[in-house]
Order: sequence, then structure tokens, then C-alpha cells
Amino acid sequence: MASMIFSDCSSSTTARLLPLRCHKLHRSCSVLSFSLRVFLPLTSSRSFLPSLSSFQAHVSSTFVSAKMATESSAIVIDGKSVAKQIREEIAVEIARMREATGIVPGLAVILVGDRKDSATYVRNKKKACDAVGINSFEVNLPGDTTEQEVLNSITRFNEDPSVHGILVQLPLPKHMNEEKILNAVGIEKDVDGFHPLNIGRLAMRGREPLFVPCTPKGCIELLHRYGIQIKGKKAVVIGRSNIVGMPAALLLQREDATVTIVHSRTNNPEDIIKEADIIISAVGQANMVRGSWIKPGAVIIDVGINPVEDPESPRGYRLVGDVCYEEVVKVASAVTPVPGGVGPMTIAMLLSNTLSSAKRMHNFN
Ligand SMILES: Nc1nc2c(c(=O)[nH]1)N[C@@H](CN(C=O)c1ccc(C(=O)N[C@@H](CCC(=O)O)C(=O)O)cc1)CN2
Repeated sequence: MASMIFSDCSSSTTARLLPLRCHKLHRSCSVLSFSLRVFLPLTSSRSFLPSLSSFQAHVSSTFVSAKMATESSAIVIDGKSVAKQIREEIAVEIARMREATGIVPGLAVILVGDRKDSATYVRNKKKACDAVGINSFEVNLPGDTTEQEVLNSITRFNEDPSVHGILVQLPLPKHMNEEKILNAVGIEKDVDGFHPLNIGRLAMRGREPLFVPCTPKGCIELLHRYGIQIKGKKAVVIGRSNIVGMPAALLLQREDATVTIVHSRTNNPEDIIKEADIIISAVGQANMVRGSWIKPGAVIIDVGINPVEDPESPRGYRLVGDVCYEEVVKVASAVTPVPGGVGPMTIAMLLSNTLSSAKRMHNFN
């Protein structure tokens, strides 16, 4: 987990791609008057099963227009519920495959070092595999292990036919060459989608990657399942990391959005962000994106998971996104919360990639 900072949404509206030192929230923010498009989750056209549980049972159309005369509130995009639905769909598919072929998908996870957050993510991945019927294999190596030992584990899993997906939990200890290690994962087992060949194909028109990185794939899946149109929209991605920002921008472009990436060297980021219909923020700066940076009605996907000190929480901290939620919820038409937004989708997409891999290897449709 990134080092903890004291941060909250302040009254400052200056655009800075740096953490803000803030005061208490202004809950009585401005009263807005605009047409709010309310998005409700749909069963994805790409999903395996026809039903999305209770929350969309009453929905008859994709968009509902509502005129908000007083303080507006965005639809909260419920990543936790959508991820649960996807896990249920995957479990059904895995059972179908096992019954038809006797094959059980397998995921291998390599964890190096003793970061608490990484250990939690790996534990959660294993639990999620168990719940849907994926076999999981885990290798835990000490932080001072050699690069060669990590490479040896990858080679072993590359050669193991019961393993359909391999991932190396990131970040790796500083002394390791991340590029060399990620390049060693066989492209056909690269369920994280971080291999340069997969990323390269993602970037090219007319080429198809075998896998798409899980977090950006989860962002797009949320947009699809909530019936939010991407085609023709102005999208801004904040952050250009290999794991999220860059592949998110490539995916949005593949969906026919007009995409701008805003990063730490961008001049006047606020002005660019204000133009966007869809914003994906992945910078890891607590509460950085302010309500005043958002075009009314924009859709906000907040990938940031930032710890901020909170003496009232049993852990002494709580998690907040990159976006000042309390401000943005009054301006946007839809927004993902933190926690419970994009985070749970990351693991759901990993399960989905592992299932696809097993299906592809065994020619099962
Ligand atoms: N090899 C990889 N390493 C990392 C990835 C990745 O996709 N592949 N992503 C992140 C960590 N990550 C999965 O590995 C991950 C992060 C967050 C969540 C999540 O569900 N977050 C919850 C909050 C969790 C909490 O309370 O602590 C949420 O947002 O609701 C899942 C997976 C970096 N490394």
C-alpha cells in the first residue's frame, strides 16, 4: 500500500497532479440544476448468463432522464455487485467446462516479498479462485530472492499443462527487473495482459491481444454493464501507468472514444478534464480530482485506492479514491465509489481471463 497521507477534499480548486492538504468536507456544496442521465446496470451483451441480480430487475431501459432541480446525486456504479454477478457467471461456465471435458482451469500466482497489501490481494485471488472452481497454485518467495528464482518459477508454470494463467504480483522488490520477469510469462498464459506482445496487440488496429489487463478491462466492463455509451465520447484518462492508465486509454480508443491522457507533465489538466464525458482516474493521489473539474453529467471511473488517516476507523485509516467523491457525486451522472468500485472488478476480470485461457487452450467454447 502507498504511504499514508493526511488528505481530504479541500476548498481549493487549483489543478495539481499532487496530493492536496485539505480541511473537512463542505457537505453543503453548490446546488446544481441540469439534466441528469441516470444509468442502471444491464446484463452485459458479452456476459455468459442472461440475468443480472435484483438491482436491475425493475429496469426497462438503459438510460432514464431525470430533471434535477435541487442538489443532484450521481448514480453509484456498484462494482462490488457487478463483480459478484460476474463471478457467478464464471462459476457456471467453469462447471460446464469441467462436466464436458474434465478440465479445471488453473491459475498460478507468484508473490515476492512481504508487502501486506500484496499478500492480501493474493489471498483474495486464491479465495476467489476457490469460490468459482479454479485451481490455484501459489509461490511465495522472500524479498531478497534472486531474479533467477522468480524466472525458474515462471518457467515451471509455463511448462505445466494444468496451469492456464500465470501472474506475478506487482510491485516487485526494487532490485528486480520487472520487464525481464513479465517478459518471461508465456504469452498464452499471460492472464494479467502485461506481456509486451499482448500490450502491443492491444495498441494496434486489426490485432487482438490474448489478454487485456484486469483493472482497465474491469473499468470498461462496468461502463458496458451500466449501458454507458463510449463510442464518440470524449474520454480523459488521468495517469499513464503500464498497469492501468495506458491500457485503459487503448481500450477506450478501441471502443471509439476520443481519448486524451493527462499526466504529471500536462499543462492545465483541469481544463482538459473539464471537457470529458468519461473520466478514468488512475494516479494514486487521494481526492485529487475536484468537483469543479468535472463537466456536469460526466461519468467518473475512479481507480485510485489511497489510504488516508482516519482515527475513527479500526484500522486507523480508510481508503479513498483519486476523486473527491463527495464533491463529484453532485456533478457527475455516474461515479464509482472507493472501496467497492473498480477494485473488486480487477479480481473478477482475472478469473474471466483465466477461464478464457483454459477454454482457448482446450478448444472449448
Ligand atoms: N500482477 C498484478 N499486480 C497488481 C495488480 C494486478 O492487476 N496484477 N493490481 C493491483 C492490486 N490488485 C490486484 O492485484 C487489487 C487491488 C485492489 C483490489 C480491491 O478489491 N480493492 C478493494 C479494497 C480492498 C481493501 O479494502 O483493502 C476495493 O477497491 O473495493 C483488488 C485487487 C496492484 N498489483
